[in-house]
Amino acid sequence: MASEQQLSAIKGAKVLMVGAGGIGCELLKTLALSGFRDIHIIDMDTIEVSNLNRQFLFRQSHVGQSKAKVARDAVLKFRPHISITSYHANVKDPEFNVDFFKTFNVVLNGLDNLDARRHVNRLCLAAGVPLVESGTTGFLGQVTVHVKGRTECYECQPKPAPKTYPVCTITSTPSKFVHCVVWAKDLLFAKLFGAKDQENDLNVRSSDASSSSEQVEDVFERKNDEDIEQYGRKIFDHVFGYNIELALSNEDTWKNRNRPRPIYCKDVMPNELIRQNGNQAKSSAHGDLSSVSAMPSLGLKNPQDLWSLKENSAVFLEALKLFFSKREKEIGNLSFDKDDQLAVEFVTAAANIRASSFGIPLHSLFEAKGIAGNIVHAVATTNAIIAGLIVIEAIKVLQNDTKNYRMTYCLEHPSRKMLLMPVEPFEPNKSCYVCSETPLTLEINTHRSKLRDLVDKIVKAKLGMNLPLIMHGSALLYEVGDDLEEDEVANYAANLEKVLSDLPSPVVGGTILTIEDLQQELKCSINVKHREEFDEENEPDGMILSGWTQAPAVEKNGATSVDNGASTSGVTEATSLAIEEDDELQIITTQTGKKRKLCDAASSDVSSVPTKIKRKADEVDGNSDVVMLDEGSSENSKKRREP
Ligand SMILES: Nc1ncnc2c1ncn2[C@@H]1O[C@H](COP(=O)(O)OP(=O)(O)OP(=O)(O)O)[C@@H](O)[C@H]1O
Ligand SMILES: [Zn+2]
Repeated sequence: MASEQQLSAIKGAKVLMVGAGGIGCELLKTLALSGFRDIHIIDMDTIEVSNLNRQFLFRQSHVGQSKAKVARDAVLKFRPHISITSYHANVKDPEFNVDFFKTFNVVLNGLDNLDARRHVNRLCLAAGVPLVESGTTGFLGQVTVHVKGRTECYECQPKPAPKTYPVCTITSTPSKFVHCVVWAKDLLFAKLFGAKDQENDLNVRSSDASSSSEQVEDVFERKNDEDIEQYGRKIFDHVFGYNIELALSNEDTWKNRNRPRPIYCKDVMPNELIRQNGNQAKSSAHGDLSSVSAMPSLGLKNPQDLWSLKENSAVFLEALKLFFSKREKEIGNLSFDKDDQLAVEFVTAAANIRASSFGIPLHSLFEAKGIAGNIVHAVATTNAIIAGLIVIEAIKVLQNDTKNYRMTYCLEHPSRKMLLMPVEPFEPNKSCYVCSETPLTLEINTHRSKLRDLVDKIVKAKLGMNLPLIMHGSALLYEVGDDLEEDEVANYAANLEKVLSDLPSPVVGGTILTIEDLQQELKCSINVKHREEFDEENEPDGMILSGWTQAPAVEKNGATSVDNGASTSGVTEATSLAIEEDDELQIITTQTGKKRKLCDAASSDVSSVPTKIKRKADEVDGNSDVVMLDEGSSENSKKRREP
């Protein structure tokens, strides 16, 4: 039960919620039931059938409608007298600027991607509004509090980079099923159905690269009158047969590896069988293109079944045929989508055929879909727990109860009977380029890299800027915005194509660039260092940004890595919860390897923390093997160790 003071803070608060998905639905319901009266929700999405199992404000009849609006209407049904304002929009839209953010007492995130989270973090910093951030991945979840100047901001710790694989492992020497899935999805699917002009290292590398690349062009381009079935078999033979033969000719590659086996269509699927399958394929589409599927016509029903090589080959050919016959208009614009049944079937089949060639165990469509779509199945209970914790932190923030702010981690397995781990927040990181003004360093070949490379690979991809402006001293090198004159637009477009040292105000070693985002009101400086060479394999961008570096994904036996899940409701911190056996818990930040201090019941008042956590926090007190303390620090709010 909330106290009088809490109730008055709740009643007077104007709250912005971003995201009305898994966490957002729970959060809106909990906010309304806790007495909040003025809630604004932004969500850019519409409701999908797959949301209904856990987003309880939505029903079958709402599919296709705005999440923000339907969530509002559903809650108003049981709390008709409160004010809920919905925006069916992207939080990055210019209308949601710093002035808009300033009108709120607290912002609560229920997002599922890094990009939007970083954007909201910056607007909250610029507007001086506290942010309660959250994320869940399966059974894991966390809630963190970010108050400018008092606690670290969302970006004080670099986020772990999504798992990537060396190019040659994917193109030439796969050893795990995931390598085959990445190949099928990012190379083969993209080559056949994605943008035509993309460069794509699809061929298995060979010493004979020049002759093979010529052939690639011919093979993948379907001629106007070419029979789809023949085309499919040609692609099959090329990627699973010819390319493997080519790779085998490079003896050095296979000295210490198992040699792959070339697979040709005729060996797995006699011609009659292909024709037979082709004839059966008619009934697989029912008007709705997203339901086009190769499986029914091949008699394959259960997505959890393991298909034989022959079945995979049949699915491969059938799916390819269906793309070209039923979804021809989309070809050239498709990118892999885990909710696109035909795409999942194609990728599963292609990955399995490749796996078979390399002696890697095959997987079911269900498993392949999980790997390809980076899916960790959402758990409704975790979302509900996290939503409750967000509200608890929001109330503390509204009361300015700084000493009781907690970051709380929800674990999969109790550790010493604790499932919820409250942790004291850090102070801001003095070298964070977002909330302090620490300059970054960029190593780049200033005679080879163009301004476009800098904008795409650094300013947008790494710094997450939305409307960037780049200055060298007082010279403006690049800017975007609706209010630019035509000649300015042309001038900046020309600059993009110039190498850095040829710009009107040359960017060379020693140059200090100022990069600013006017919407996010974020400004940072970059010290440029010229470097001649970069390692293609390990430094594929051809430039290195430091001062702010992506933390490596933590891999540890038995450890649960809680990453930033760009495509799930991803837990939001660069933190891994390393749980060893059942009685030792460490919360380790991946950048510094630094351990966070679990909430110490003796040194802080946990009265506003739910009884469950309080009891468990009490149990922690005195268990030195559980509490991993920061060395030499006994204050409430822990200071970050300087790197
Ligand atoms: N830039 C953004 N602006 C507004 N809303 C956003 C933005 N980015 C993400 N969201 C919203 O955040 C919500 C996140 O919810 P959730 O993680 O449950 O994902 P979902 O899309 O509902 O489900 P799933 O991804 O599992 O299919 C989504 O409703 C999504 O529309
Ligand atoms: Zn910061």
